[in-house]
Amino acid sequence: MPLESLQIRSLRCIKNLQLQTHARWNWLIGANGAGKSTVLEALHILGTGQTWRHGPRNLLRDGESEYLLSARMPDHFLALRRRGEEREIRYDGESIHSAWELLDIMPLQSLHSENSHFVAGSAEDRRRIMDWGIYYVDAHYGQIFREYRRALAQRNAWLKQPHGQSPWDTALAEAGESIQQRRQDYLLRVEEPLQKLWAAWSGHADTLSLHVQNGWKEGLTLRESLLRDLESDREMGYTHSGPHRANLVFRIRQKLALDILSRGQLRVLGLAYRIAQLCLIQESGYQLPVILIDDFAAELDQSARIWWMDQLNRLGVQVFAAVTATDQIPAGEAGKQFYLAHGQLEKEIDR
Ligand SMILES: Nc1ncnc2c1ncn2[C@@H]1O[C@H](COP(=O)(O)OP(=O)(O)OP(=O)(O)O)[C@@H](O)[C@H]1O
Repeated sequence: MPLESLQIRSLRCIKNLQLQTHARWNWLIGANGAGKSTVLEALHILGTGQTWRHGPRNLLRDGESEYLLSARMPDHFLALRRRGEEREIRYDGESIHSAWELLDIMPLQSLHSENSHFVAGSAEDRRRIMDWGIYYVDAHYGQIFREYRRALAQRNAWLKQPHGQSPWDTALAEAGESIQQRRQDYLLRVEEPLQKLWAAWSGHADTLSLHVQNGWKEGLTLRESLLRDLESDREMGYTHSGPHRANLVFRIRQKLALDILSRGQLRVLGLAYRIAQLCLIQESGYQLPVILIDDFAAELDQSARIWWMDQLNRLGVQVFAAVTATDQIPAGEAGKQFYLAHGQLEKEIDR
């Protein structure tokens, strides 16, 4: 569901900004510090309830006491207000109590400084993006994932007890094994569109494969691993084994993609993986997410930019993409260009 407009009040450098958005391409153009990432971050907070930054969270504009974000979609209105630790989210006037609901209200996929180096980035980011994709094509995944998270939190709290067997291992192992199986099934499905995309971009039909290392010792069940690790888990105060420690690995011709591709090629491979996930969401008939791209041009040559833009055009998604100059935008597609400076809209061009 494309956004029709976005309003941001008191977020970082933005005092008050309103954008009438385009159903396809929305280019945010401006010098360093102009406020482009702040717009993307506002969308990310609206769609997930959280910031994408792992670092400082000084999101509130200096001197203000609360920030307010809202987006209009066809027939719907989503708003989020944050004051200190208090957060209020409303959808068509009704309160939203769990950020999980936002996954269905405003699906979005973000590519930002923290996660854009997907293949060469952190295992946590790869897991998060893989799980995000599974959520939209496997109707039971969200529920199992939440059960796992709950059992994990309870086991971690229980580890403070000095003796005894964990009462949470059965629930944790059942949900954990199911997550691992579903991830494997999903990656088999992603491989097909991914191989096609990669072959078309790289020009040769490399054998590309995806593997998920399960996050516990090979050859053991998760339950066996939990029993085996109990003493060290107690010492460390957290659970070592489980799908929360899994890793998604890319191989080309049986070798680790990380070892044989250049940085730019790795970035394209990560983008191709995300496009393949979108293809599966489209096949499942679920609404496609809004795509947020911080620094669209980073590490990509002109042909890779055009390839990426073509893929997103083929899917027909709504995109918000930041660039520092207009020459980084491949020519030709309909969309709006928003020129930002000091957190304000200076000019808007509709093509
Ligand atoms: N709490 C705050 N109050 C006011 N201004 C802030 C606050 N936090 C950050 N800023 C300012 O907001 C600006 C950051 O904007 P943003 O990160 O959106 O820029 P950008 O256009 O994405 O830049 P770049 O191209 O460098 O990534 C900086 O100028 C920063 O000093």
